[in-house]
Amino acid sequence: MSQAVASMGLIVVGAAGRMGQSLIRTIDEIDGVHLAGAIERTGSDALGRDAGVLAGLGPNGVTVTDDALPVFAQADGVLDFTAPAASLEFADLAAQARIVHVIGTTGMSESDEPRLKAASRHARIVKSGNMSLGVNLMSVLVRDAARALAAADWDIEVLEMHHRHKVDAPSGTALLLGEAAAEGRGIDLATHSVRVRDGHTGAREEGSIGFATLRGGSVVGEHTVMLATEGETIELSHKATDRSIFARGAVRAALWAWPQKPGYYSMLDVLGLAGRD
Ligand SMILES: NC(=O)C1=CN([C@@H]2O[C@H](COP(=O)(O)OP(=O)(O)OC[C@H]3O[C@@H](n4cnc5c(N)ncnc54)[C@H](OP(=O)(O)O)[C@@H]3O)[C@@H](O)[C@H]2O)C=CC1
Ligand SMILES: O=C(O)C1=N[C@H](C(=O)O)C[C@H](O)C1
Repeated sequence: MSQAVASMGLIVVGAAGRMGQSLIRTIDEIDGVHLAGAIERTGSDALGRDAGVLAGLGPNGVTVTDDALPVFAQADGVLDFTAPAASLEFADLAAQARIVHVIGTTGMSESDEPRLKAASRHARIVKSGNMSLGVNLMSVLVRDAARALAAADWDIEVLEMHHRHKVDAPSGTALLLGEAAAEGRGIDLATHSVRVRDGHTGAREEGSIGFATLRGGSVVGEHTVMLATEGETIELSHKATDRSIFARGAVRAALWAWPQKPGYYSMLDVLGLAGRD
């Protein structure tokens, strides 16, 4: 006798955005999930539109709304690629509704962490600066390379390029990769990073981790970590050519988190890459 398998109802917040539309299309393609709501900010032109049509699919009967509370109360999870202030509010709502909250929003600050941690006492939060399998695997490789190469001899630099619309820098992924390098080195990234260079900077500070940012055109996301010493350089690179890699990662994170206890998780937990030494 066949048994019905429950489908996870997912809300997309920021439904009209680049990632929001990709998420709506991805939910439509994946078995075991369905679109339970589509939220946009008050004043958005997308309010009242059919979410499927907005994302380039046929009509799906889900109307974009700015009234999040009743939608959260009826769903199992929320996929959130919006803006820092919005993600904090959605975390509070996800905690209230005791659902899964997948946060891809970047540009959040250290001072936002206590509020997210508090929300994760009731919500199952998965947060990552990059939801792709490739970048998360690369972060493990970066950590291991940084661990293997002595700080005094090998300099670490993180280079990223994104489309012209991106509003935060360095990218969430660049910071995630910088954190992985710092972990490998056994140092604190905040006190060892050089995020901008301009003018007469003096020679490179030994043991620091440098960041460089490029913006232009429609580049989805490109990241390179360079480990450079006298006479040789190692480069670890990832190129995203389609936003669906992030959307598929987000849905995978939601399905993984659904049966978990409330808590604060990362994509490394989802992919089984956490704590691999
Ligand atoms: N972790 C990952 O793997 C990835 C993370 N990102 C991150 O996701 C975020 C979004 O990126 P992207 O889709 O390109 O950006 P967009 O600007 O295209 O989309 C963001 C959407 O969120 C909406 N929004 C803002 N505030 C609210 C609110 N309070 N309630 C509901 N909706 C709101 C915006 O509306 P409006 O434009 O009207 O303000 C917009 O439609 C960025 O932080 C980006 O860095 C992106 C790709 C992958
Ligand atoms: O804004 C984007 O587009 C992206 N943002 C994320 C980041 O800040 O790293 C992930 C991806 O690179 C695309």
